[in-house]
Amino acid sequence: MAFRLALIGFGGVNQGLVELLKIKHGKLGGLDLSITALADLRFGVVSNPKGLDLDALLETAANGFSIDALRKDPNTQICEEINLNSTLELIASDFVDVVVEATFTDPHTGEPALSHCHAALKHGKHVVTTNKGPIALAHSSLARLAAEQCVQLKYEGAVMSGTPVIRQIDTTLRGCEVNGFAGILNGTSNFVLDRLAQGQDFDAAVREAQVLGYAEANPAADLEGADVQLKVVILANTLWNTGLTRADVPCRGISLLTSQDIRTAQSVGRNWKLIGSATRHADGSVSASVEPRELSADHPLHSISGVTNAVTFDTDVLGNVTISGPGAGRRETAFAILSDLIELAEQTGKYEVRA
Ligand SMILES: NC(=O)C1=CN([C@@H]2O[C@H](COP(=O)(O)OP(=O)(O)OC[C@H]3O[C@@H](n4cnc5c(N)ncnc54)[C@H](OP(=O)(O)O)[C@@H]3O)[C@@H](O)[C@H]2O)C=CC1
Ligand SMILES: N[C@@H](CCO)C(=O)O
Repeated sequence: MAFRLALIGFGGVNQGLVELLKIKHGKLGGLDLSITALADLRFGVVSNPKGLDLDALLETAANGFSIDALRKDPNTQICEEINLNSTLELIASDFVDVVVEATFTDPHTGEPALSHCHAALKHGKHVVTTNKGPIALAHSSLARLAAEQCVQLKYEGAVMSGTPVIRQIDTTLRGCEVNGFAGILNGTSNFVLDRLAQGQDFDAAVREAQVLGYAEANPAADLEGADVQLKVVILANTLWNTGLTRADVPCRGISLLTSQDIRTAQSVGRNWKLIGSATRHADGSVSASVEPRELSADHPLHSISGVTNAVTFDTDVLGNVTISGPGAGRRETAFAILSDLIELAEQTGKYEVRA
């Protein structure tokens, strides 16, 4: 089974994917992944139906997005002008099977990612995305379009990076009723809270999270809770399909917490955490929130530290089930894309990929 990928956005996550493809080359059973198209604001629209060279792609990123390395292959087409139309044209190309959308998340409109995903599905391309905007704001219409076009829409990386959560809902947790969840769903804010507890300055901690590739393009989304709000909407709608929207999720972030608040809590064995949660009530309605909570030492999320995230599902059969792992990171998030591609290959190729 071969997939020809179009990478839309070539920031940390999609660069992480190229690195992973190099490492995993030949280790994915019968799955052959090539990158035939690439679009990024920093260098334009690039294509090669025979497949772009992975080393040249990484060299491009390493050299400040100078495209000299890509020019070496005469089969590579490069257009340095990029706009929505040229990107949509690239997405529609007949040498693209799967569109991997990893531009920035816009929590208000979901754009331009929403247009990229919509166009891809409309042209019969599968979509794999880590972008929370389109999934939180328009999952049901995108999923309907995917079903009409007989293609798949996958978004494992949109919640808790490479840590498997979305797929658990669809697979291993099937048969359980999930009545609610509470989670630490943002790596940057959890990382910053830890740094504050260690006495570091707030702005320095945010800068460190940016350098490490955890933060959103606008880190206010991490710190003021909008990123968690989107993830709560995505998880709740994946679980219950009740059409929860951002407006239904009251949201407060961590920016008003002081180092003093954090140290006072610690002195009595408690920790402040930014918690996203949702509960389904007996009448089918869902209530949800994002807020800092002071957790006692016996709480399952009390000791989740740094960029690690965790979510506890409240289930009818198993009681509490907690999943924990990386909540952000370039390669960690790229792994979610890889795992979506492997599942896609299994579903569409009707054979098992031994990865
Ligand atoms: N990093 C992480 O740990 C995680 C990230 N995500 C999500 O994955 C996505 C990608 O994250 P990440 O790689 O870290 O983000 P980056 O900001 O590193 O990369 C995004 C890239 O997309 C480019 N871009 C922006 N607009 C367009 C456009 N219209 N067309 C083409 N390219 C565009 C940006 O260019 P420019 O810089 O010039 O704007 C940038 O190079 C985001 O939506 C993020 O929320 C999800 C889980 C974890
Ligand atoms: N900025 C996000 C990336 C993962 O969605 C975080 O820090 O959790």
